Amino acid sequence: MVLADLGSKLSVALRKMANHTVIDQEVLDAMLADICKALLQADVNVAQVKQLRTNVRTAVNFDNLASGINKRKLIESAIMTELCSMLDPGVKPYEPKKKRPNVIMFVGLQGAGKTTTCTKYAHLYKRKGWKVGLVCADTFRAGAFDQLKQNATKAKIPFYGSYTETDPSVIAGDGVAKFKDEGYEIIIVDTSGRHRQEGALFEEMEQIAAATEPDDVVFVMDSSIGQAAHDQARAFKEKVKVGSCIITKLDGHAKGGGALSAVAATQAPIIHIGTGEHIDDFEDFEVKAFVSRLLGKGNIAGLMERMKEADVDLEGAEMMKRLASGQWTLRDMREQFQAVMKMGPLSNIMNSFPGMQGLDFRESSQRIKRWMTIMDSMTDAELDDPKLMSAERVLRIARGSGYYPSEVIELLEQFKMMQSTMQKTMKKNKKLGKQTDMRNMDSHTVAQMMQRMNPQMLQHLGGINGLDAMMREMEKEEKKLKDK
Ligand SMILES: Nc1nc2c(ncn2[C@@H]2O[C@H](COP(=O)(O)OP(=O)(O)OP(=O)(O)O)[C@@H](O)[C@H]2O)c(=O)[nH]1
Repeated sequence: MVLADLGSKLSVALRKMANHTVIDQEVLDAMLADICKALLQADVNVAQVKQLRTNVRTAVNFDNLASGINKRKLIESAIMTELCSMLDPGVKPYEPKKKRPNVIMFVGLQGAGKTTTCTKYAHLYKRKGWKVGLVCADTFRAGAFDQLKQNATKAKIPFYGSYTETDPSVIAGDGVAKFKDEGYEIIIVDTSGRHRQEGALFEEMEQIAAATEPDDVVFVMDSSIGQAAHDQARAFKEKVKVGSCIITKLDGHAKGGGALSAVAATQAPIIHIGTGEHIDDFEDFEVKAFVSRLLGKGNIAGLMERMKEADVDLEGAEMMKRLASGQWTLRDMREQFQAVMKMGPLSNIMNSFPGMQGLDFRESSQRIKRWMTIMDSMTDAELDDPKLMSAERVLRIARGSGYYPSEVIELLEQFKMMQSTMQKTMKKNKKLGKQTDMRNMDSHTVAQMMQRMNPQMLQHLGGINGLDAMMREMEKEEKKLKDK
């Protein structure tokens, strides 16, 4: 990920404070110098970096500090506040409303990733149960309609466009009217881009906006454009009512800071970030969680909220009941996987853990998807009674799912491992009189499962100790959620 480098430099700078027994102005200045250097190297706007330094110095005034105050914590929180305010224009983004049409117009330069982002955005809302349609109002780039059509068809999203009409505002107006008539809730209008901010592009954007009266205008910006991002963002903002931003290609090798800091020029909040070419490579953007991740802190609170939203049975009350009576089956495992997948791409989930940023979970996601497909080829009896599994059945399931028998066996092994680790934990906890859930499995058991998902995971978490700390943090957050 683009910002992994910036993130690690920032957290190294903060961690350096631990080497000093006394935190004074000299230590603060040295740390600020490292932080500012890292931000500038990541293309963050110079004026904003200067502002950050001044504000942190003001917030941490050593002459007026009460005795006994934890200076390290104070400095960390001042940096966090400043990084957040840099990315937060203090305006709430438009929130689409259910059971009425919400017209969302996408704008941006050519190649910024508008068309791809429109489909990702559509897919996200479709997954949440909204009725979504896509309108292609790009008549400038040959093949734009075909691209949108192809993306939309793949994601099973209705689309509207024309090969013959040359006026994009007519297509946009007609498409929006059609989807409105048909009761669509999210109507996305993809507009054309140009290589530069030129008059023709802006004129066309204004005409499309007039024809569609969008509820929100989303400015799509490529994260690799560096310092130029600031002027580009401002130029768009001056011409159309940009209400929110999406930064794309944060998975690439560019530095990313330019686009992120350009948000200040639009005074419009970032709502999502694009982290790859695939439709699921799309993440919600929440400033505090993003900065926490950047500083290597993870976002356990956000993760717990998402688990709750997706109805993930964390305590596994039902599952544990079945397990206790020796009934934990492949069907239960499939349900658990399904619940996790409902929370979004695995990389988004795993990146919420402290220390997990920058790991590639694509392979783990693919493995889980593969297992789900394999389980779809099993009969009800097999799902409910894994003991039925025989060589002939494995061959039939492999043929039915289109995978190799070795892959079916890999799934069965994973199932056995999960079943036996859970049963062991159950027994141990029963002895101790504790209730069993995912979080009071011992760290070694969870570590074993994590290693299976992605061998680098444990190392990134800081070994068993890091895992212990993460489990404790999850417990705390869940308690907070329950107390709410
Ligand atoms: N790696 C990566 N590639 C992306 C991302 N978003 C878009 N792309 C790629 O960027 C290229 C341009 O994307 P498009 O969606 O065609 O760009 P556009 O802004 O619609 O372009 P015009 O229609 O010409 O204005 C494509 O190859 C996309 O696959 C992203 O988040 N990460």
